[in-house]
Amino acid sequence: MSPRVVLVGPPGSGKTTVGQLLAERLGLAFRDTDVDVAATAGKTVSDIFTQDGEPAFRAMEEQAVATALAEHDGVLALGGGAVLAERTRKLLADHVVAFLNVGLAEGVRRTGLSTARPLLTGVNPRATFKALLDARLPLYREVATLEVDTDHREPQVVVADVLAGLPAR
Ligand SMILES: Nc1ncnc2c1ncn2[C@@H]1O[C@H](COP(=O)(O)OP(=O)(O)OP(=O)(O)O)[C@@H](O)[C@H]1O
Ligand SMILES: O=C(O)C1=C[C@@H](O)[C@@H](O)[C@H](O)C1
Ligand SMILES: [Mg+2]
Repeated sequence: MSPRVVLVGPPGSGKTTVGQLLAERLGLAFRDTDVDVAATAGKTVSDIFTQDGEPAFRAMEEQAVATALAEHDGVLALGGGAVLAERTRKLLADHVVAFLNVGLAEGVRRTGLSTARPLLTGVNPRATFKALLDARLPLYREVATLEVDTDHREPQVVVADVLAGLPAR
């Protein structure tokens, strides 16, 4: 069993939003590894970061991703930093992976609407977001079989692009 498509990308790229719409269009279940980690830990992702630290979160995330890749046959959204784990990147080599890209300005604007992103709550979210994009863009591209721009594009338009890029089944 394998997810029909795995979504990766920076915070605010729309993995959750687009993933839910995409799953509806495909008539498949949607799963999000951030939700899985929070359920396993019994607390929010923000609380895991604050109380247990980022390394603890990353270890839980790596396990949650491996489990979901093995179990889920619908649409799977990974956490924004999941590709940092080498094991995860290796596992993704066997899957259909869509990279939802978002530019710096739009990413900062979208994530600024929420306080639920522990990595982006510091004094300079723009600088943090830029550093995150610089470090991760090569990793998203390494695992992706398809890249879709989301800047100034409605979620439904992004969904249509992902659908058009999926291999026939
Ligand atoms: N294509 C889009 N156009 C405009 N707004 C969008 C688009 N995609 C997502 N958004 C908005 O951006 C915000 C973040 O989206 P979402 O939570 O889906 O991102 P995410 O990639 O799942 O982030 P995270 O990695 O933090 O889980 C939400 O308010 C959502 O409505
Ligand atoms: O980009 C990141 O590193 C993160 C993104 C979110 O999906 C969560 O997994 C968490 O807030 C960390
Ligand atoms: Mg999300």
